[in-house]
Amino acid sequence: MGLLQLLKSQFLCHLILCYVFVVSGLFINLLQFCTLPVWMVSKQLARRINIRLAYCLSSQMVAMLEWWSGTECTLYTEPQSYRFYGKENAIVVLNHSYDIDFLCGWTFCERFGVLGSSKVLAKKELSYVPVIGWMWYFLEIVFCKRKWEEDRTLVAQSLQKLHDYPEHFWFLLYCEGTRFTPKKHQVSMQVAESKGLPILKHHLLPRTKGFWVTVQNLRGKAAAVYDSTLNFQNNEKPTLLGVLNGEKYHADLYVRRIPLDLIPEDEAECAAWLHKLYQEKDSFQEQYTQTGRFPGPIVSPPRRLWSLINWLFWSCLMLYPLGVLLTGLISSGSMLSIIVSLVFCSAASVGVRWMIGQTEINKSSNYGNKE
Ligand SMILES: CCCCC/C=C\C/C=C\CCCCCCCC(=O)SCCNC(=O)CCNC(=O)[C@H](O)C(C)(C)COP(=O)(O)OP(=O)(O)OC[C@H]1O[C@@H](n2cnc3c(N)ncnc32)[C@H](O)[C@@H]1OP(=O)(O)O
Ligand SMILES: CCCCCCCCCCCCCCCCCC(=O)OC[C@@H](O)COP(=O)(O)O
Repeated sequence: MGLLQLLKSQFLCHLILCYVFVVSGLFINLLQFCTLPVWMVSKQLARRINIRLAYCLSSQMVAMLEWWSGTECTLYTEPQSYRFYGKENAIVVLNHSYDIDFLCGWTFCERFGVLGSSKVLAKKELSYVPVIGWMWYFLEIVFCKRKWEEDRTLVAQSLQKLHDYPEHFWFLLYCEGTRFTPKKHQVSMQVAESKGLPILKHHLLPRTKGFWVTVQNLRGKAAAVYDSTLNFQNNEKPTLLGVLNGEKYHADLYVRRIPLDLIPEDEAECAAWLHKLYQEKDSFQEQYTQTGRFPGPIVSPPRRLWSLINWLFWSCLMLYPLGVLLTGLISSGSMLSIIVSLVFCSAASVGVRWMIGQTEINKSSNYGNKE
């Protein structure tokens, strides 16, 4: 193991990274809160400010993936589709099988310049996660309870509000509704059988209602669906803790651009269309398992310096007061202050560990465990 790699795996480094992320995150949340009066004067200005503030936060995690762990993200797509990426609104449909699939998604958002404005249909529980969840509240992320009776109006209303959104955004939809586990796969395949649908090997059966309501409510605003299939080379099973440890992963993403006009308006036809899409995605995953690559040419955008510059900026801004505080603490020689600080640090570490736990599939919810 090289010296740099050894350094990256040290707990103290992780503490410093997490400190910068959480304290700058809370500061950004506070700035977002301060934009509330701006909403009353100019909604579009408040939105634009929030997009930039969200970028400051999400791109720190992207920088950790791209620059700290050095993870390589390769894009397979057709060049004629590539020219639209980042220049239009789109609905992104992605498989949900990895702890860090959302982070790989963010990386591509960053490279195409839509990171600050990117959105997702997320489970309500995530809105309570400090820093990221609170940031999403100001970013008009669409939350659902995964209870269709309540979601059908809530989700539609939130989507309608995006019609006058001032900048290009990608709206992420994990149609599987939950992360892939063998148990959830088994249950969802029972549902597939009972509906006379073909068995999927690499995906859960997609939930069609959220997709239909999203497509219907973003018609006229989003130009296309980006059908995205993610996998990792050499059977890697990436985790956020691994990324924090500086482990390098190799992500491959296959994206097909499908104009929104090609998607049926009728609910049943739209559901059938989505099931067919997942059968195709399943065949791409099978091809990847067999050959180690997706169809289509590789047209990868390079990582950008912006995420690194942003990360260095926040690190300097947050580490300076910490340095002053620690120096004062040590020179004061007060045992009580030192013990109180240690207890505070331990509690903060437990809090961050809980946040990282939100990304771990082995802590996935019970949703989808029974029909
Ligand atoms: C590559 C570029 C990437 C770009 C990235 C861009 C942006 C990034 C931005 C942010 C990144 C942050 C990431 C955060 C991630 C957080 C993601 C989540 O929280 S995922 C969970 C929430 N989202 C969803 O659930 C979306 C999908 N779900 C739906 O659409 C649902 O339909 C619903 C709207 C939520 C409603 O759910 P509900 O359970 O109430 O209803 P359903 O219609 O799903 O259920 C009834 C229906 O399903 C059948 N059924 C029953 N059991 C199962 C089963 N086990 N599997 C499948 N189907 C099942 C049942 O028979 C009913 O069928 P029918 O509809 O025919 O009646
Ligand atoms: C830059 C330095 C960073 C320091 C590290 C600090 C990391 C703290 C990060 C916390 C990030 C929290 C974001 C949570 C996003 C989780 C996305 C996700 O995958 O949600 C799961 C749902 O889709 C489905 O839920 P399940 O039904 O499977 O249950």
